[in-house]
Amino acid sequence: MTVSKLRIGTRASQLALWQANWTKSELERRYPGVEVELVKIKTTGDKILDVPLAQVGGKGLFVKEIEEAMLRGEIDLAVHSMKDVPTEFPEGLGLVVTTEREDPRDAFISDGVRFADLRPGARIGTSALRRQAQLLAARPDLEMVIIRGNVETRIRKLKEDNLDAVILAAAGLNRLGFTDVITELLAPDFSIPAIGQGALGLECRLDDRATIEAISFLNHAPTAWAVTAERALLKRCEGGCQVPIAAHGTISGDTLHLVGFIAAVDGSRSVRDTISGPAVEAQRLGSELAERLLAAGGKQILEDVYQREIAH
Ligand SMILES: NCc1[nH]cc(CCC(=O)O)c1CC(=O)O
Repeated sequence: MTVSKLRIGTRASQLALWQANWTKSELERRYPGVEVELVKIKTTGDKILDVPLAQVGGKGLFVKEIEEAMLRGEIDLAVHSMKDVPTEFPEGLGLVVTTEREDPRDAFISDGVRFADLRPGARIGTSALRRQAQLLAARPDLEMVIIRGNVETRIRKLKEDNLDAVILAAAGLNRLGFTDVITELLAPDFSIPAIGQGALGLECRLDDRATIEAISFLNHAPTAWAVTAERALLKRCEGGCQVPIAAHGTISGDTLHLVGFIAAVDGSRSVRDTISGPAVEAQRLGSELAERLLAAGGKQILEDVYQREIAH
């Protein structure tokens, strides 16, 4: 291993800093003599806080500025939440590591009421069209309220915005020590997680052999296969980080099981299917499941959401 220093690019949110510091600690433990430094970078997604992300548009809202710093040689690797990483990378950059997944489930936070016992017309805070679509499919009477901001801000909005519940990723809550505010963990087959939810992605320059060699030990192959299949499905559906598409892969032995879901934002129409096969064929399995979902009505649903055609 020939690096003497590694500069990690990260957003400055509490969760992003926790994830970057975890990576720093793992690298320092593995390479005691190497200097590891965090470089905080503000992204578009961090600057625009008063607008639902689906209205901001564009891709890479939480990664673009970090990738630009990497291309300028100012950082050596970036630590991202995989769910925030677009399916395509700028020329010369790529995903080298997918870390072992934290709990991928969505967490339901209320004053003690469970989802099944919510009052008619209950007000639910979430920042994800995916969560909104799945909950409305089950309970069309719910009032979905878009909430933005970091993890702590969104927990606070339960009281501040007089909501009956808020939905966040368990992974972010667990990492930041907020596990005890969780009322209920939603079953992954009821609220299918976001593509890549719970996994971290380490991105670097593809010609930087020394950095690639230094960080590869952090890759967790089963999570990498699952996330590869999920992202292949998202790519074929031409989705970004704010679309009503969900997919979740699990590995048992050498077999990958993938569930995929496409829905109208109000949950009124949806298609869901599963596929299983060799984990090493993750990319093909994800693309194949996407084709099945699109053919089963998903193409029309997404064209209505995108207001444009999806390629055949
Ligand atoms: N941009 C939101 C975001 N990106 C990653 C996580 C959670 C951590 C993870 O999925 O690894 C969250 C918070 C949430 O969805 O509640």
